[in-house]
Amino acid sequence: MDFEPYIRDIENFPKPGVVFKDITPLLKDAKALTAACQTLCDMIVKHDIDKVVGVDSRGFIFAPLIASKLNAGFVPVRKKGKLPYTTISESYELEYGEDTLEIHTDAIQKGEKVLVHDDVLATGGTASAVCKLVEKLGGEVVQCNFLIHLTFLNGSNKLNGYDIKALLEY
Ligand SMILES: O=P(O)(O)OC[C@H]1O[C@H](OP(=O)(O)OP(=O)(O)O)[C@H](O)[C@@H]1O
Ligand SMILES: Nc1ncnc2[nH]cnc12
Repeated sequence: MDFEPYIRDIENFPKPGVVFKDITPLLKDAKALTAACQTLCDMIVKHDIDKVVGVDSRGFIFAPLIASKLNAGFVPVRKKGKLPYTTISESYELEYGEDTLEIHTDAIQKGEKVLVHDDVLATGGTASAVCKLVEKLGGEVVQCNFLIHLTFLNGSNKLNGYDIKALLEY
């Protein structure tokens, strides 16, 4: 399925100069939503995934769906101050700002195989911080998968050595 017609460009959001990739047209279409989820799962070569890590907040849309299909657990990585139990954190820069991400210290066991999922790979700051959090807990990042990879922002440079997959590249 061609997912491109379901992605809407919004210019100057959330800041001047940014072209925001809006995935809500894809989400509201039943066929596109189901096909996108299936294709994200099909891109995973190794199917022995223990945990799917989704990134606050748009990463939470598909990550639990993927986890359920793979019989894996879902782990939320959240923006600072949102997780209730003991956490570790990583600060990072993204296309239009900076922030801190956190994960629960008991979310991943040593040696577990982890799929990192988010909707968009832009500058790679977010995904790189998530990989660091997973590895600090002893997890192995098997793949980072995204709906959209904005290749012109060179995010893959921050994810050297990781298997990066996306439904759409711009
Ligand atoms: O590759 P990067 O430059 O780091 O950018 C990618 C990140 O930016 C967006 O999240 P955002 O922080 O806007 O939060 P949201 O999901 O809550 O909208 C997107 O969902 C990714 O998580
Ligand atoms: N251009 C963009 N569109 C949507 N999400 C993003 N996250 C970072 N950059 C983005």
